[in-house]
Amino acid sequence: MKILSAQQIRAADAYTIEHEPISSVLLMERAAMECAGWMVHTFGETPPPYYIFCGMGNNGGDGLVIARRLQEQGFAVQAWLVHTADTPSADNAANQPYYPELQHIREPGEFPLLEEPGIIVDALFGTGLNRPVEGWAAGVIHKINDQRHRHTIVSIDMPSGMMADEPSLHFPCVHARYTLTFEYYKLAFLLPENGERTGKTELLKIGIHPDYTAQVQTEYHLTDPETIRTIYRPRDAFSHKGTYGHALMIAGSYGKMGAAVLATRACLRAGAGLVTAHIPRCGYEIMQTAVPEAMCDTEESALYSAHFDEPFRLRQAPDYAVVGIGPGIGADTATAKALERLLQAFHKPMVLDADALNIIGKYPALLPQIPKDSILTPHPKEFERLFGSTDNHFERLELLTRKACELQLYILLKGKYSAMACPDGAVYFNPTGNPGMATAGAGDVLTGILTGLLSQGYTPKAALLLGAWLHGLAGDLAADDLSEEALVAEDIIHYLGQAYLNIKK
Ligand SMILES: NC(=O)C1=CN([C@@H]2O[C@H](COP(=O)(O)OP(=O)(O)OC[C@H]3O[C@@H](n4cnc5c(N)ncnc54)[C@H](OP(=O)(O)O)[C@@H]3O)[C@@H](O)[C@H]2O)[C@@H](O)CC1
Ligand SMILES: Nc1ncnc2c1ncn2[C@@H]1O[C@H](COP(=O)(O)OP(=O)(O)O)[C@@H](O)[C@H]1O
Ligand SMILES: [K+]
Repeated sequence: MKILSAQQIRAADAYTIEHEPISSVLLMERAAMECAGWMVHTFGETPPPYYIFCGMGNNGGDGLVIARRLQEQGFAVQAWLVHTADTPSADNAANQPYYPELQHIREPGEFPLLEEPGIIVDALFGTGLNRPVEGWAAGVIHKINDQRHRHTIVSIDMPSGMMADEPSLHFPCVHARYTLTFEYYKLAFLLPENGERTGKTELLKIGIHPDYTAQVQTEYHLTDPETIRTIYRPRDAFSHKGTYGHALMIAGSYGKMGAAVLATRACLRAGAGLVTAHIPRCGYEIMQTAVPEAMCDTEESALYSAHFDEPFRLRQAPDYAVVGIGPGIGADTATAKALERLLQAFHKPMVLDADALNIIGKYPALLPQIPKDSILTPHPKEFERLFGSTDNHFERLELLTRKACELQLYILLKGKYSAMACPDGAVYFNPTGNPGMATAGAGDVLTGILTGLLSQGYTPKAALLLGAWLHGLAGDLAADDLSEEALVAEDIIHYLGQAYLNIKK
């Protein structure tokens, strides 16, 4: 699903108006009707009162239509026009006469007392916002936010005060419980700095012309079930374990064998044909007991350079379909040396996570040695160690994209809506997953899944999009049954099968 800029969204509206064709006032009617429908569906037939705050632009116009529609259906509605400009937009003005009970706010002192707990509809500003809201209009936003513990705030299209494609963290902005956004997700919603203010996002289709969406170019995408279904490849009936590759998982150290077990198990569950776990000897029994399906390749303590110096193993490494490296390996000098040797010996796309990334952060000369098209999966702290810090999440996204292009790597920056930057500059956001996955080892499972998918012959891009989706979906299915709080990393592996079945539906 494409993510468009505010400017592209305006062009989409204009294209629809011209080519459907439809008048802009009717397009507004359609958008507002979707919002009113969502509210009736969500808040029921006997909801608390609706308090609707409208600005002077088309976002305010939506608010006026929502007010009329809800009132026509017999709901208790009060609506205010907040005079943030001298003149309303044409479609805003056209709708005012159809809601004669409209009240007016021309200064903050006129903000009403909302006694009965209700639903505040925020239709002050949408994608037309082009600067921070200041003065008394900012005061209105603060007054709305002051009410947020007594009332449910629903923002129309965008929380008022937020910019769609620029940083606006320090601007006055409505803190919504729900944001009903039209046709496309806005980039701002997908960045952590805006998460709290956006609340739960609901995408409402308002009939934007499909030809516009099909031809418009954008670097930003949100992965959706349709994309995932086209990536997923059913197994060939005559296939055998050799078809699905032999993966090498380099993970674990004394006290961190859990990371190795989780990554190895997830690699198998994701569908690798064979998996060898490269672990320290102290973890041999643990691994053989916990994951009997895996083979073990052990050494004296943790990883150390001598291991990769051995001609036998140097010859062996390239024979694996894929290598996953990092979970729990530690970041001491000997391990760093071992990683360097591995990078010299293995030239196919690999998966690098956790301590492998921390080592590279310490020795940046290793970065250009990573095989082209490999997948890096840093969490925000690891990302910062690798590439430095930024002032805001828009800048971080830019840095992520630039590094993926420069280094010709796939980089997955973890979080809610993990951002996956590709070597061609495209960025995909993953929508599956939940806060229950903020638990030790969830990232090790992701490393295992990605390694398992590469092992089966998925291209790095396909493995990345499918792997992130499956990982989050398995977490969602686990949380549905077990709660977010009680979810542990092992559950994600356990529900991976359900996640596969779900995408085949
Ligand atoms: N087009 C369509 O067919 C459809 C559009 N739809 C709806 O339209 C919304 C976009 O509407 P919009 O473009 O009128 O802008 P909107 O967000 O209402 O208001 C901003 C206005 O205020 C102004 N302004 C900007 N910043 C400011 C500030 N800080 N403080 C004070 N004023 C400020 C700025 O004017 P300026 O002052 O810059 O001249 C601008 O005109 C969109 O989000 C969706 O809800 C739907 O109905 C679907 C069909
Ligand atoms: N709030 C959240 N919503 C969605 N996914 C999340 C959330 N919190 C964490 N995750 C996912 O869980 C994983 C956590 O990885 P990581 O921080 O590396 O954990 P660990 O190092 O303990 O294995 C990432 O894939 C991340 O995207
Ligand atoms: K709004």
